[in-house]
Amino acid sequence: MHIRIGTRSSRLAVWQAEHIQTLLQAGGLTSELVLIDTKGDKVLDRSLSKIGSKGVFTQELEDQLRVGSIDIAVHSAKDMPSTLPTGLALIAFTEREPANDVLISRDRTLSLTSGREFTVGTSSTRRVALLKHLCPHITTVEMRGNLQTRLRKLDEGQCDALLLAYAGVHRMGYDDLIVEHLPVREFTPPVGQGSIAIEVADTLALNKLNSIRQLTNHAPTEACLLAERAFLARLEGGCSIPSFALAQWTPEQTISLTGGLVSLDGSKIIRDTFVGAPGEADALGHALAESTLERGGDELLQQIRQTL
Ligand SMILES: NCc1[nH]cc(CCC(=O)O)c1CC(=O)O
Repeated sequence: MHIRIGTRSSRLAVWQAEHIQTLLQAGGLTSELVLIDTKGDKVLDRSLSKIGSKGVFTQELEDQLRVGSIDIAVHSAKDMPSTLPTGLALIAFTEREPANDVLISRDRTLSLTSGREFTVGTSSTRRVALLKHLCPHITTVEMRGNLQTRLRKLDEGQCDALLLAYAGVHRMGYDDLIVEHLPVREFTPPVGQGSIAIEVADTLALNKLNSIRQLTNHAPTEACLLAERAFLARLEGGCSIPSFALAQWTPEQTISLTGGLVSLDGSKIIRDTFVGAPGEADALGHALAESTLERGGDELLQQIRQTL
C-alpha cells in the first residue's frame, strides 16, 4: 500500500509529515511527500486574526484531498479548526509531546517570573492575553512567520525572547535555546498543542483509512483531543480566539479537562476543570464550554469578536 502525504513546506510541517512516514513505514506502508503552500504560509505581513483564522493553514491541502491527488494531509493538531468542512475528517492523532509553551532566548538569565521587564515576540492572541494577565511587566511584539523566521527576528534584536510551543521547538532541535518551561496550570496551552493530526476526505478507501489509523493513532491522546476539540467547537472559536484547554489522563484512567477563556487585555480570566470517563470526551468538552459561557464567557467572546 502506497500513501501520498500532503504537507505544508515549512521545516516543522515537513518534520511532522516525515514522522508520519516513519510510523507508516514501521507497518510496511510506503509513502511520498507532496509539498503544498497555504495562505497562512504566503501572507506574512498580517496577523492571523486579521487574515481570518478559518482554514488559513488547511484550505489548499483540503482541495487536494477532495480531488484525490493526496491520500492524507498532515497538520499540527492545534492548527485545525474545531469543525471541518463537509466531506473531511480527522482520523488519527499522534502521541502528544509535552503540551506546554516555552520561553526561548539567547539570554539565559531571562525568566517571566523574575519581574524583570523585557519584550516577547508572539502573534498568538492567547499568548498575548495570558502574558498580560500573568506577567503585566512584559511587553509583547507582533511576530509571525515559521520557527526559523522568528528565530532570525530574535537574533536581529526585534525582541528579547520568543514564546513558542515546546513541541515545535523540540522537533526542530532548538532545545538548548529554552530558558523557561511555562507551567500548563497557569499558562494553559491551546486546544491540540503537541499532537499531529491526520486529515482525510470521505472518498478515501476504507482499507487505506484503517491501516493509516492503526499505525498512527494514539488512543489516549485521541480521547484527550476529542474533549478539547468539543470544547472549542461549542465556543465556535478558531485559533484567533484566546481560549485554552488541556485534557490529561489521570492515574484513575479518567480524563481531566482544564480550560477557559481570557480577555484580550488580560483583565479577566475564566477557567475550570472537569473530570470524566474517556468514552465521554465529547460531553466533557461541552460541559466545560457551557460552564465557561455561563460564567461570563459569552460576554467575553462578544467583546473579543468585536475587537478582532
Ligand atoms: N502556530 C503555529 C504552530 N502550529 C504548531 C506549532 C507547534 C507544534 C505543535 O503544537 O504541535 C506551532 C508553533 C508554535 O505555536 O510555537
